[in-house]
Amino acid sequence: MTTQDDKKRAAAQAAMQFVKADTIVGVGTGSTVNYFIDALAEKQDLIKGAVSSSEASTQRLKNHGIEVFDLNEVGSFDIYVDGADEITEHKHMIKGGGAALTREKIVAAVAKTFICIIDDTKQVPILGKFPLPIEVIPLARSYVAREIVKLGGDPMYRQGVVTDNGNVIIDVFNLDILNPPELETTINQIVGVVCNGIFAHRGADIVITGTDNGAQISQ
Ligand SMILES: O=C[C@H](O)[C@H](O)[C@H](O)COP(=O)(O)O
Repeated sequence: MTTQDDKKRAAAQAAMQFVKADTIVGVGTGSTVNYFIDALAEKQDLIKGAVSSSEASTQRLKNHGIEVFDLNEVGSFDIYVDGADEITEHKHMIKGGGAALTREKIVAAVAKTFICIIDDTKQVPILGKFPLPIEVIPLARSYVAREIVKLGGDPMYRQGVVTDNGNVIIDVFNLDILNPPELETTINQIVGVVCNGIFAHRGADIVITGTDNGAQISQ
């Protein structure tokens, strides 16, 4: 039987075909990306190094001996490989289940190509079943939550979580996200919001899905 972990691993290993020699690779965060980091480690002599979207991924890359560059030290680079919590056929995503959304969105913005690696449970017709993570300045937590209620969502403070940037996470339940780019913009305009987990203005370019029949690539 193919497990969810087998599917994540298959998607991550398939992403290696897009890694070019002598380049810097953008690396996301999460359990699927961890398989990608492990695959990258086996070919680390091929690449210059990585830019990372979280302290957790940085640590895993360094443990493998892969050099991690500061994003400010590098120009643009070819690929950013990351997972998702949900993705539609339009390649719009919800991300941030692991609280890394802000740095992920920044690193993704710099990359030429966003390669999303998922198992097939992440495919959805409409975003919103997975609660939408929003990174918020701590002082603004209650205010942002009240503004989210006005938009029709049910906000819940993610207790005990502090992001790599020193902020907090609000998860928003019960949203049917019919127009992801519009809601992404609307939420970003609430004062105190650092970033929200809708990745629609910069969606994925290539999606690699682990399935019962191996990895399938859509571009
Ligand atoms: O903040 C976390 C990231 O957005 C992850 O890429 C996302 O949560 C998917 O993680 P996983 O591969 O563990 O399901």
